[in-house]
Amino acid sequence: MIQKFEFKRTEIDGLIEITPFNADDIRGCFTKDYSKEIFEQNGIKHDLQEVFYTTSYKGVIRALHFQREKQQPKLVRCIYGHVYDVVVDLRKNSPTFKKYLGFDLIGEKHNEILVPAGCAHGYLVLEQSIVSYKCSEKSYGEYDDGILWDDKDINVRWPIEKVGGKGKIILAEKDKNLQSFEEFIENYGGF
Ligand SMILES: Cc1cn([C@H]2C[C@H](O)[C@@H](COP(=O)(O)OP(=O)(O)O[C@H]3O[C@@H](C)C(=O)[C@@H](O)[C@H]3O)O2)c(=O)[nH]c1=O
Repeated sequence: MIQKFEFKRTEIDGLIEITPFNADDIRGCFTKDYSKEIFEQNGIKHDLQEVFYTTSYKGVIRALHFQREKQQPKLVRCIYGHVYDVVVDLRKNSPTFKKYLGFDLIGEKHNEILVPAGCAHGYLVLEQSIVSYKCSEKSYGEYDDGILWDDKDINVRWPIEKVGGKGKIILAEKDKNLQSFEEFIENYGGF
């Protein structure tokens, strides 16, 4: 079966859910998840600067991250496994400011999302997973920042019951010490 690229705009401006090109055959499958030309034909400018991958155990939460300066648009795909992926709009003039959308990114489905600048991003790992990032801005460690995954104002409904509950969540020390949304507003007033 052949699946062509499909681009689905979401309620959050610039956040796009993408079904990539995929061809299955008796050997397995061939997937093309980025094409500068096809993206541009669909009105999306995304010039790659860097690509990286994270491998995570079930129960890991990496969230909710952004760069304070030089925000990093990123095309995110779970290439193996299954994650519940969350994007939060932090652009103060956006009609969806403070809203989040969640997506099941599943290796076997090949689906991916384009996260625009000005949004925080993170995910809960539902099965051991590898996630790829194709970024149109460089990573700058000095601007690395984020908001707590369980912030009360953003109130993401993480499906933690699927990993055995809160006691099973694996968090990096740095992610336990992130600011709240309220502190983010005090510090930056939004993007
Ligand atoms: C992102 C990045 C990390 N690193 C280093 C820093 C650290 O020692 C190690 C792991 O990085 P982190 O702990 O920041 O990785 P992680 O917490 O997985 O950060 C990622 O989270 C998801 C949700 C995102 O959206 C990404 O943009 C990114 O923020 O790799 C680089 O050297 N270059 C890079 O480009």
